[in-house]
Amino acid sequence: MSSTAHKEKIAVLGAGSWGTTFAKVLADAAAGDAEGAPGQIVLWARRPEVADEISQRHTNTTYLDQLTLPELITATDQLSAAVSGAGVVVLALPAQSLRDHLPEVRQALAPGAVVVSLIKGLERGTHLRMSEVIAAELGVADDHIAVLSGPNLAMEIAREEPTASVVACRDAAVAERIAGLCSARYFRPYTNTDVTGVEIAGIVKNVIALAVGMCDGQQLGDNSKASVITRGLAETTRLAVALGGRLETLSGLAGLGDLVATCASPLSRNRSAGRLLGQGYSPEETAQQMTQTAEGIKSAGAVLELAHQHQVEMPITEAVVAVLTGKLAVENIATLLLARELKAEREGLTHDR
Ligand SMILES: NC(=O)C1=CN([C@@H]2O[C@H](COP(=O)(O)OP(=O)(O)OC[C@H]3O[C@@H](n4cnc5c(N)ncnc54)[C@H](O)[C@@H]3O)[C@@H](O)[C@H]2O)C=CC1
Ligand SMILES: O=C(CO)COP(=O)(O)O
Repeated sequence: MSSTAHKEKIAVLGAGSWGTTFAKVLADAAAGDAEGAPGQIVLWARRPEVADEISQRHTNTTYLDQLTLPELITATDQLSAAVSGAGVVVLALPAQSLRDHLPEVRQALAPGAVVVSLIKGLERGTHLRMSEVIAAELGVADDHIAVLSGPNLAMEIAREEPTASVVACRDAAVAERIAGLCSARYFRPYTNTDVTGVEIAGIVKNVIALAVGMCDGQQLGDNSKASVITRGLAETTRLAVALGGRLETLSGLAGLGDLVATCASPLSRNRSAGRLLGQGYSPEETAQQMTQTAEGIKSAGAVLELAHQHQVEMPITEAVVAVLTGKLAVENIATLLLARELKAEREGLTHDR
């Protein structure tokens, strides 16, 4: 019998930049932890040629250049084969396509499996967070659904540059178990039970990064961008708190940490998309130029609708949506991004203002 035969299998669905990188984190964590380590890490790639490349050459050149992946990682283009028998199923697909795949996941899901979302988007039409979509489609209880979010630019992590992150689950013991599975030399997960706050932080920072990118494209300086980041955090906090999230989550790694990383980094797809918009490309031209997922483009409208439902003011999100829908010329964004009636700085951090 192989020494790994009794060990857990982890499935990672989505072999894009983050799914592949996170599989590497899990494998590197396993290499440093002989006891509780998984015996198999199986990536599901939609395209068979990507799955073949990962299994045979241990690379995923479409997303991670020539980086060599640990041999513990294998890949398949058969979703049910990836999910079947896995004790942990990690989801790293674009937000708007997740629901389409969940019926097949449900068919193959092992009883008691924990489902972990890495996704930073809000579903259009329903305004549901990914943990809510997962609960509805898989019929899994909240204490078996976790989310992971933080300042986690995939390419930096793939190069093993150290970072921290947050694993949130309503059940603290489940969050700790998932944190244990992904705790690697260069990846430090903290735990939290505030799933709503962690998810909202990850979703809205993409919209704020679009705004910062627009400022960049308009050649505005660091004062403007720092102002947008800071007021962006304030409006994200208002929404999170209105939905039941905790204030302190937003000043942590999943909130401030991820916002700063995304808005500052040339690696961010959302900031890059915003920059193109700021340079005057149309939303359609911008979408054509993006080869990877920039969730903020699709989530922004849904975030604004959710905010309206809860009477939360989100002026930066509103300005981003106005540019994306062609209602605002990007040259006018600078004044609108920070346009609100005069008030004290601390006012407006919670939804009842
Ligand atoms: N790349 C990063 O640095 C990070 C990304 N995330 C989040 O992870 C999620 C996934 O993003 P990435 O891996 O970066 O995106 P990506 O664009 O690099 O890869 C997306 C993957 O999903 C697949 N895909 C696209 N449409 C699909 C569909 N309709 N059905 C099934 N598969 C489909 C693609 O083939 C690809 O394998 C997003 O929500 C993103 O916000 C979170 C943290 C870091
Ligand atoms: O979520 C991320 C960093 O934490 C990645 O940001 P982008 O999707 O903008 O590249």
